[in-house]
Amino acid sequence: MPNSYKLLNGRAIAAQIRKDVASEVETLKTEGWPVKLVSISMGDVEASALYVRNQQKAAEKTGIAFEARHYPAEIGRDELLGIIQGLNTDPRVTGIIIQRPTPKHLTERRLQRTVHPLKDVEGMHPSNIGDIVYNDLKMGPCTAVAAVELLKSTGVNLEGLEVTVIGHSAIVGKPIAFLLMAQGATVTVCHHETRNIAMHSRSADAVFVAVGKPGLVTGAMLKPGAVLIDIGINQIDTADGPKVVGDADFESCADVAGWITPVPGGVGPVTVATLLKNSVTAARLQRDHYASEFATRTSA
Ligand SMILES: NC(=O)C1=CN([C@@H]2O[C@H](COP(=O)(O)OP(=O)(O)OC[C@H]3O[C@@H](n4cnc5c(N)ncnc54)[C@H](OP(=O)(O)O)[C@@H]3O)[C@@H](O)[C@H]2O)C=CC1
Ligand SMILES: Nc1nc(=O)c2c([nH]1)NC[C@@H]1CN(c3ccc(C(=O)N[C@@H](CCC(=O)O)C(=O)O)cc3)C=[N+]21
Repeated sequence: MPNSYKLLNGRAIAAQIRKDVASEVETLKTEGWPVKLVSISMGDVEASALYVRNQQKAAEKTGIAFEARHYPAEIGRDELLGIIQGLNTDPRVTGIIIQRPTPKHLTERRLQRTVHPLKDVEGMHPSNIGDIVYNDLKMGPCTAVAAVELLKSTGVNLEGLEVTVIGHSAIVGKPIAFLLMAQGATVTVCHHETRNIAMHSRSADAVFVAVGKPGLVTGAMLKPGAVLIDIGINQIDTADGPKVVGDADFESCADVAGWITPVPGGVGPVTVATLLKNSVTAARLQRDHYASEFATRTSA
């Protein structure tokens, strides 16, 4: 008998988040704080181009102004750092996102820590990413937050849940592990040195995969009824043209899993919506910061 898996609908969750964002954007505007997000990408990377297009569309739907800046891969480090610093001090810009991957001569971390923490809508400035250890989340890394939201949407109790995370990047895998630990899950993290990933994934109630390798997780690697959150977004060429697929072999996994995220339509749209939610938070934090600065100065 075929397994009756349940599909986790990322598009529906994203639409709900966008609805809340749109009303907050409107309120902030009436308070003199229009939300504006600036995206910076370098070189030609199809994966980030797709993300930027989707950010632009979603931002427009919620009333957030969006400016996509694109620079050649050869741009000098000091020039780019100067551009970011200019955006930090521009009061019209309330959020900045640096698209990955970055060219080799521009280390990602250097760029991330140049973005002002109050405009860091991806939560990757060291002071923001560091706060995740204390479970103090103002602006959490979008993909990690989105992936955990999808798990929560199943209604499963996270306390004591056995979870395996495959992939341990600073932007996705590691923050997922911290978010889950804070909710009481027991977390195992696998990476390219892990000897037997299947052993870990098969004993998990929920599996997160964020590696960038299509077909990495198969049904044989899952416990029956497990939740599978597929974060991978890989563009592959097929006989019918280019296609976006995740890191899981959907057919075999759907046979075994209890819940599964589709790609497209799973984590991706929720990531974009979370970025917009963080953009609202950033604008609110700047408004509050400005108000308290102003109060201090006028009372002095
Ligand atoms: N849905 C969304 O919104 C988003 C999707 N993505 C997608 O998620 C995937 C991962 O992205 P990202 O974290 O940025 O990628 P990175 O390349 O930064 O990290 C990949 C991770 O996978 C690990 N890894 C590599 N090979 C294996 C293997 N054979 N088995 C187990 N682990 C392995 C690496 O470990 P090690 O370092 O030890 O080699 C590393 O921790 C990509 O497909 C990306 O497009 C990314 C961001 C957002
Ligand atoms: N600093 C940074 N942060 C990122 O989070 C980041 C990045 N750089 N660079 C590129 C990758 C990739 N990524 C995507 C997120 C959502 C979709 C997305 O919206 N996907 C939709 C649509 C897919 C389609 O249109 O076919 C979906 O999965 O349904 C795609 C890709 C974020 N990344």
